[in-house]
Amino acid sequence: MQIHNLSKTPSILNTFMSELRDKTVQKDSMRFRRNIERIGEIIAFELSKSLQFESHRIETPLGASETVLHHSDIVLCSILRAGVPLHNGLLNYFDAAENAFISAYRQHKHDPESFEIVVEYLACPSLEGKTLILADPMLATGQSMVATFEALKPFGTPKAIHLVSVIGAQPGIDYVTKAFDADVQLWIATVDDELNDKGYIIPGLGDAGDLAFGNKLQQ
Ligand SMILES: O=P(O)(O)OC[C@H]1O[C@H](OP(=O)(O)OP(=O)(O)O)[C@H](O)[C@@H]1O
Ligand SMILES: O=c1cc[nH]c(=O)[nH]1
Ligand SMILES: [Mg+2]
Repeated sequence: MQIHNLSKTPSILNTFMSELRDKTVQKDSMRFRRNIERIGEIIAFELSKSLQFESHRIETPLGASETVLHHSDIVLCSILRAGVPLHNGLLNYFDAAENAFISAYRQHKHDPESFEIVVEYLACPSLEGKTLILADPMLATGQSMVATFEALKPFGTPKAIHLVSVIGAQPGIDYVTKAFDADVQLWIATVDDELNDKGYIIPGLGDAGDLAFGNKLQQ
């Protein structure tokens, strides 16, 4: 897997990231969602440089302009529920994309430290020969990303796969690297070193779904 860690080059992205992490600023859920969306927009721009482009001739009112435009074969798939603001940010730029949504949540059966990923809702167009962008803001253990990809397999074989995330933990990135082919690309805003015993990214930002949409009752 090819990893593009955008934090390696300091940019305005750091401002949005620090607001997501800051335990006071992140309480403003509208700002929290918008910052994830803004990071989605930045990643969309960076990722777009790796797409296939072809020549187009555009007629202006006064003449003709030659330019290159990317193929519109993108399927944007996000993992509910924290994936929604990231999806919106990517879709702001890839506005012609087809869209897929999948639910994945951690089900704690016996104790708070062990869980399995449950995939339930899935709405997806054909992926055959398309460019799949699979987005989830948090890549912690990596199990949601891998379980989601397994669930998408009956929908066809994409010609290219891009994973998009905001914060990853190194153990989760190692897990995902083993599960995906070498030509899959991961676009990630930053990477933290570790997970705690509940599978949360340290220092991370806390629970992205709850910060974006409010607390939920545990199932
Ligand atoms: O890499 P993993 O260990 O699988 O963890 C990451 C997952 O955890 C979060 O979702 P969560 O299950 O909290 O659901 P939510 O989006 O509904 O809050 C996050 O959005 C990822 O989907
Ligand atoms: O740190 C984490 C890990 C999983 N899900 C989150 O929202 N945060
Ligand atoms: Mg989830």
